[in-house]
Amino acid sequence: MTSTDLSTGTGTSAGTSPFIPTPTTPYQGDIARYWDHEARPVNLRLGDVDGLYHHHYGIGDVDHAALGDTEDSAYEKKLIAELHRLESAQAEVLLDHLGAIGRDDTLVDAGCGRGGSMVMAHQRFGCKVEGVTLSAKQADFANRRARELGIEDHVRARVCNMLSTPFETGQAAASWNNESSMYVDLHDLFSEHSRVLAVGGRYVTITGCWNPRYGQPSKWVSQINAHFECNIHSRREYLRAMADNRLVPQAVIDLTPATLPYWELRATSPLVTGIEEAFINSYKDGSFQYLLIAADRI
Ligand SMILES: C[S@@+](CC[C@H](N)C(=O)[O-])C[C@H]1O[C@@H](n2cnc3c(N)ncnc32)[C@H](O)[C@@H]1O
Ligand SMILES: CC(C)=CCC/C(C)=C/COP(=O)(O)OP(=O)(O)O
Ligand SMILES: [Mg+2]
Repeated sequence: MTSTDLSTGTGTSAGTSPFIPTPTTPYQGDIARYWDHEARPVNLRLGDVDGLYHHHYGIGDVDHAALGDTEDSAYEKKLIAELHRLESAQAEVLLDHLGAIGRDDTLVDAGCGRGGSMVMAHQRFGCKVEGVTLSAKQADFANRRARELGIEDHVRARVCNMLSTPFETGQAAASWNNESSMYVDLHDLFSEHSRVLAVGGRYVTITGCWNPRYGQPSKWVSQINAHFECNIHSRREYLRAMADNRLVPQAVIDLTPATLPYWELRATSPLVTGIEEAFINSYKDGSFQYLLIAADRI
């Protein structure tokens, strides 16, 4: 059994994942508990397709030919495979923006979830990947997958606050947040990435952010915050907090049009969770954007 009390910062992990005792807040304790108890079919059944378990959304056009006829008895299986393909395509695009990574490099995945992106990064670059998550269950899951794949000496998840990591200053060639930056203060987050990254290293985030052009967070954005107990930041906050922490954007890509097909397909699936309408409506009314930002550590 694993017991980790992140609400007090005095946790212990009887699981296999090393616990790094760093200061945590009551909020972070809530988030640790949230992810320790998460077991949604929309995540587990998609991960079961090929063993890459993601907690992020998808991008790209739906392959209707691969889906075939909705009346077909195999349609549900094909639908799950297609949603999973789009989620893995999202992670591939994030990795595309990490720059030239060598086998001897170390990458940091801040808020690594069950580790799908870490495995993909190692498989692509042959490098070491260090992940941190607040959830002991997620870290154990990610480390178990790494052992099953025989890559545990290259891919490791730890229970740790991403705002205060055990990594050495300048240790990482690149680092990222894949849909995990809406749980933290952005100045604190980018200060820590900036510390851990080598000068000339690359930081990438894919995130949902509210659009300052809309004015304030819309009711749909508030609904997404309540659903996930997170705090979605504005696009402006990202760019300002990066500028304040020696992270200079090289690419800012609006992935909103690319993620809508994923959501529209997901809304037709038996795996809906009830949050689909909020994403679709906020992307369509312009109040919310799905953004990739790649920045150089100068
Ligand atoms: C939506 S999931 C994304 C997981 C992963 N990046 C992916 O793409 O599959 C959010 C993750 O952020 C992590 N997280 C949130 N706040 C954190 C913090 N302060 N320190 C470390 N991890 C955190 C959660 O534990 C969870 O693993
Ligand atoms: C873009 C935004 C605002 C993301 C919020 C963070 C989040 C919960 C991402 C998906 O996790 P998940 O894969 O566990 O969620 P779901 O169960 O909905 O697939
Ligand atoms: Mg999901």
